[in-house]
Amino acid sequence: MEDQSIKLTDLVKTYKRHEAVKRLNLQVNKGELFGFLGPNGAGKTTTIKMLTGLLEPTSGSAEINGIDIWKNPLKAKERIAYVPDQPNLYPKLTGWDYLEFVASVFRIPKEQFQTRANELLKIFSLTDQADDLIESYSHGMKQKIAICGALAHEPDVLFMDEPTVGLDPKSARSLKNLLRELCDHGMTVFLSTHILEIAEQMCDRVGIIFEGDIIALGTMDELKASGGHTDQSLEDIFLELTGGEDQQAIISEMSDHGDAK
Ligand SMILES: Nc1ncnc2c1ncn2[C@@H]1O[C@H](COP(=O)(O)OP(=O)(O)OP(=O)(O)O)[C@@H](O)[C@H]1O
Repeated sequence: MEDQSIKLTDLVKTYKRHEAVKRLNLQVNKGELFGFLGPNGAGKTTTIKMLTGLLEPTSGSAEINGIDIWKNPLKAKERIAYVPDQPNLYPKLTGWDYLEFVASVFRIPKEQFQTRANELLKIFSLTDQADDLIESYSHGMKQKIAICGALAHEPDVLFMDEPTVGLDPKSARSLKNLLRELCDHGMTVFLSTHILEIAEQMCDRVGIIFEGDIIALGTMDELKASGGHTDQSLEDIFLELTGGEDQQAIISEMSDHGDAK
């Protein structure tokens, strides 16, 4: 179907003998804001790296707008952007130089770039620091300039790993509003997060990955309905599905033992 932006077919990644991602099948439609959730080590980053052409799948395929990113990487990569949780930036460039560098890679016309870059810097309150070296930026500022760089070339599909970690509440709100607006205009977002509230508030659909398998997929309403408890929060559903509730019981038991001493 032509409105599928991201398509994973039987996608597998095995590290030595450990199957980190097990035959994932998933489609994300154009304009969707998709949240990819899972506990530590579930396979989120491994999946995102396969989808962005950074890690070769053991088998299966990953397509962006119908283009296999491993068979036709340049064509697929023109249409995507990726913001990792620890962005790898050039410390000796200023924020503006970095954005210009991104613009040159994607051959964005100068005027178009300048308008876009200024808008993005303003949204993330970075205008006054645009001429400072990136090495002087705080973690959150680095995160924000990486997001500006990712959005500079107006990608069709944006991948983000833990996008709001390190951002102050104002910047996190700006990012949420911006992503929503960009998706409403047709961009597709695939984000991984541990912050379930963010997924609950922002995402059109979420997928929960556990031990390399997608164990739940749907809108918030669908996930709640599948559990049979419409008053459950995403956190309740997540803990129930990923076994976190058992751990909670052990923690409570340990603290009870502590009290008894
Ligand atoms: N380079 C690697 N070599 C061997 N095993 C790896 C490698 N990278 C990841 N793994 C393993 O693959 C599994 C999935 O890891 P991955 O980083 O994709 O998880 P994640 O869901 O992103 O976790 P987190 O939320 O902690 O970032 C884990 O068991 C991890 O130990």
